[in-house]
Amino acid sequence: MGASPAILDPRSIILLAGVMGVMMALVVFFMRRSYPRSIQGLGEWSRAPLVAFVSTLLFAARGYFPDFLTIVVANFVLFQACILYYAGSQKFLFGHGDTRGWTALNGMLALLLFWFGIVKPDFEVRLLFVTAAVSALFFRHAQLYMRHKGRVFGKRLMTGLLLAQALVAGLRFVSVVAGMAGSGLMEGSWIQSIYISMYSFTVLLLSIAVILMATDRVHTEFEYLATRDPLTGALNRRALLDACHGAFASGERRGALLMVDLDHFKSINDRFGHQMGDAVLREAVGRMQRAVGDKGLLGRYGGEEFLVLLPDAGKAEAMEVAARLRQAIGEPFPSDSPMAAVGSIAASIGVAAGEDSSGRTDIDDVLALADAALYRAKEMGRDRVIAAA
Ligand SMILES: Nc1nc2c(ncn2[C@@H]2O[C@H](COP(=O)(O)OP(=O)(O)OP(=O)(O)O)[C@@H](O)[C@H]2O)c(=O)[nH]1
Repeated sequence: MGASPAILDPRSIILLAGVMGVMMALVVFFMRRSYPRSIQGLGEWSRAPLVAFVSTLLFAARGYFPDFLTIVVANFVLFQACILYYAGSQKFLFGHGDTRGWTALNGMLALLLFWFGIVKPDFEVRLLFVTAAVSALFFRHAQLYMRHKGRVFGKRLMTGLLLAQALVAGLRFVSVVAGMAGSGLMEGSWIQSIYISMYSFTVLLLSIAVILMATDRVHTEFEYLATRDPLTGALNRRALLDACHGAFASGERRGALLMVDLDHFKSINDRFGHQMGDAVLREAVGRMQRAVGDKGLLGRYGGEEFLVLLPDAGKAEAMEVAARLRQAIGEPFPSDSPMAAVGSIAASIGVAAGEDSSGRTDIDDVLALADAALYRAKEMGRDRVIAAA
């Protein structure tokens, strides 16, 4: 073996990495079965450590099995495992991916390794090619996460690991250029030990990062489902009322509520069918969301009735927003829209602000005031904005 004493025996590290990989693959595999199908990438991520395990068996057999298997095939399989991790990330982040370019590169790498492993064996040149390819793939992989917004811990761990792996492979490349390649894979030098140990940690920590990211995604999806109206995507009644309670919790006199009710909605269902009614509801919500913008929150209060919370608005600003909402809802449907036959719709809006409330502001007070104002708007002929008395 090498001149310096073995710090860690590379063969043991390699096997240990493989076994850890298999355990993590099992964890991810079973986790995948209980996760919704919308969480993509788990299939690739559970296969990747298994593929890496096959490569570790081949690497560990260096000196026992033919070089073709322990050099050419082992490296090919290991790089395929790295590509699978990358494919998992592409699917997880974007829902689709393409790794054909990397697989083609792996094919070329295999040819080079065949030449410099079997025909004209040269450990240094092999190491140069392998470390360059690994470093490039891990860096590209890290870039996916660096470009994808999100401050979740799992994503940060993933980015850090990928960059660290790219860096270690890059440094190993530099060490070869600097004439410190060493004599072979199983050499126990510190530089080779670090290079190989990094793989073991990466296999383990990558799976942990994957589990953290997937769990966070499930949490976000469930939270979304629990707070949204499934038809329109607006907040549901409970989520909006929670927000209202928060906004008016401390007797706050700032803030306003708009109670919006679409006019004669029943006749749309009666004339054009329930599906058309659903489409009109979705369109109305889209228009309201755009009109409210980031000034407030829109929720479906029930049927064709919606509630808008403007936490920072006074009465005057709330009246302006209500006028904009009414106008946006009343815009005729374009002639090429599926709702063109409906022509246009209208809405009645009741507006109440914290300042309207007598004494200490209470959400129930403001709601009752907005509801009463809406009732008056309907009574006065609909298609109008009425402020609480
Ligand atoms: N298509 C569809 N219709 C709904 C939905 N939720 C409630 N509705 C309908 O909305 C209509 C509400 O009718 P009404 O309460 O009489 O009110 P309106 O016809 O809008 O009349 P005014 O409010 O008095 O102007 C009913 O026909 C409900 O069936 C929904 O999710 N989809």
